[in-house]
Amino acid sequence: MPARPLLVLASGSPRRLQLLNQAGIEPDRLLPADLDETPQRNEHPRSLAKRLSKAKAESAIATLSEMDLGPAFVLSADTVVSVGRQVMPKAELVEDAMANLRTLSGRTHRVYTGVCLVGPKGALRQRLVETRVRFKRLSREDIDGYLASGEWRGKAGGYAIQGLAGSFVVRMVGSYTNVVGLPLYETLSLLAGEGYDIHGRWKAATVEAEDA
Ligand SMILES: Cc1cn([C@H]2C[C@H](O)[C@@H](COP(=O)(O)OP(=O)(O)OP(=O)(O)O)O2)c(=O)[nH]c1=O
Repeated sequence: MPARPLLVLASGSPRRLQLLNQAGIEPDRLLPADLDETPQRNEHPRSLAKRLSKAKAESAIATLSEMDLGPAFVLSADTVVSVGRQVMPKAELVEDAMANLRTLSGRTHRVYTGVCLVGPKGALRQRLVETRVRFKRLSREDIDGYLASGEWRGKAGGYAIQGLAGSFVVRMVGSYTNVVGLPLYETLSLLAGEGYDIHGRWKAATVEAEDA
């Protein structure tokens, strides 16, 4: 019997790996891409998320072609937070995080995740998922405390809904897993559409759990 194609997650994000694991899927390899994520002039946040998710998959495929591992599913994603057309930068410095939190305070913003899957035969499929999130008005103490926590580091928009900032959310419309970085419903439907045996993986996981 030919070996089943590998599943490669083209990501260095621990959140994306956790989300996939939550859905019962264990990638065989992680191949993070190192890309320039700067938006192009007048690029809509939605287009940016789509473009970068595709670029991450393509970068992983270029690396894979040098590794001779046989056919593979390659999955990637990119998350962008925006207020209107304005992209909130990924927070690397405390100043970025503070500016982001001040902008998001008391307002509704959008979180877009582009998901890209390249199947073992080379077919490329994409999804773009949007979630609307409204934050409460943040007090000075909220912002200072949150900055001190460090949870903003490396996160799109300078916050992580799965942590302390979950308490800032007044209202959310759309997928929660999309905000964390990988919309599970859309990701699993992409995988299933390309013939990835999701339920076979679940059954294998159940047997392992029973044996434990
Ligand atoms: C808004 C939000 C983002 N994030 C994270 C998810 C992503 O890791 C990050 C968005 O940046 P991305 O550029 O999408 O991803 P990344 O560089 O961290 O990982 P990779 O490109 O290797 O896949 O922000 C949260 O964890 N929680 C949130 O609530």
